Amino acid sequence: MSLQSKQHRIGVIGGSGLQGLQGLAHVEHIEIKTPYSDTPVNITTGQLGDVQLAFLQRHGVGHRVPPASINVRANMAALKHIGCRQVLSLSAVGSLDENVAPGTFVVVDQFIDRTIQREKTYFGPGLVGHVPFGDPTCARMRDALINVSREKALALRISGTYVVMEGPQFSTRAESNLYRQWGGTIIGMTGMPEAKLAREAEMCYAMVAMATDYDCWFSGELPVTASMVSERMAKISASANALVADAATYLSGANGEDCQCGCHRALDTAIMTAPEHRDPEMLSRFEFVVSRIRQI
Ligand SMILES: CSC[C@H]1O[C@H](OP(=O)(O)O)[C@H](O)[C@@H]1O
Ligand SMILES: Nc1ncnc2[nH]cnc12
Repeated sequence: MSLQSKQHRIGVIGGSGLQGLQGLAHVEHIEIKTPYSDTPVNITTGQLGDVQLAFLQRHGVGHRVPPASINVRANMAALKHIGCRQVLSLSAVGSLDENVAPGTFVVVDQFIDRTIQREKTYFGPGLVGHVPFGDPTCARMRDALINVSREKALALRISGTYVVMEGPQFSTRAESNLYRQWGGTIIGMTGMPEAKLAREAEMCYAMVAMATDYDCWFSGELPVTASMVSERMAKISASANALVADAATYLSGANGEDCQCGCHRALDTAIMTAPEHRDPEMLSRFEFVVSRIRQI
């Protein structure tokens, strides 16, 4: 990698709703090889005003990768490796709350992780660690997103709990009602393990969830279908793109500074394994993501 590619960037992860970013200058398509995958991670880099962005499409070009097969470890490792210190993630979600109508943007502040078959950590045998996760998204990024969304007069919910289901099938009505009782605001398939791995990678992470449907619990509303999600997203993707552009500009002001909530120092208190017992192979893989790992 050239030195230039190590400059500070804002990472943006697009999903069903955002296939690419409009208005980028100096666009480059790069492939990043990581220790967490045999295949490289495809990232589009570019400049929006003075801001360096790195865009990653989590389902791949043409939406080929289903939620449970996304190699999130490789994706987050690649973003961190090329200099992303803040990651803004977008997700199309179902609403579990009557007052969160389709078209609403939700700044996620909590998750309930119901996924079961995904690689969720950079730690493991030979390098045991536990990062704090009571507040899974970055408060500094959330504030910025709320301010920008208000300026743009978007239909906005400033907090919400995202239930992450395994999929790929949508929920049953009984499940949907259960998640409502649990206090879920919205439901999707991709918020985890992104947020967990961002924390382990010491990056700030925030998610804007865009409600596309009422899942299947709301009598009188049609139960969700994939076509419904695509149609709704087509209507709001321009707003999503504009939100990302303004938020990136806003966030870039502080991109070089560690955030107050501790995202950039999450490993300070995490590692349990005694230094002399740490597995060299695990350390060397982790070093790709967090270059200071051997100093902790
Ligand atoms: C197309 S409906 C289900 C699909 O949409 C959401 O994708 P993303 O989070 O990447 O925007 C949802 O999480 C599912 O993956
Ligand atoms: N109702 C829903 N359930 C899961 N993922 C979704 N993505 C968009 N709508 C969804």
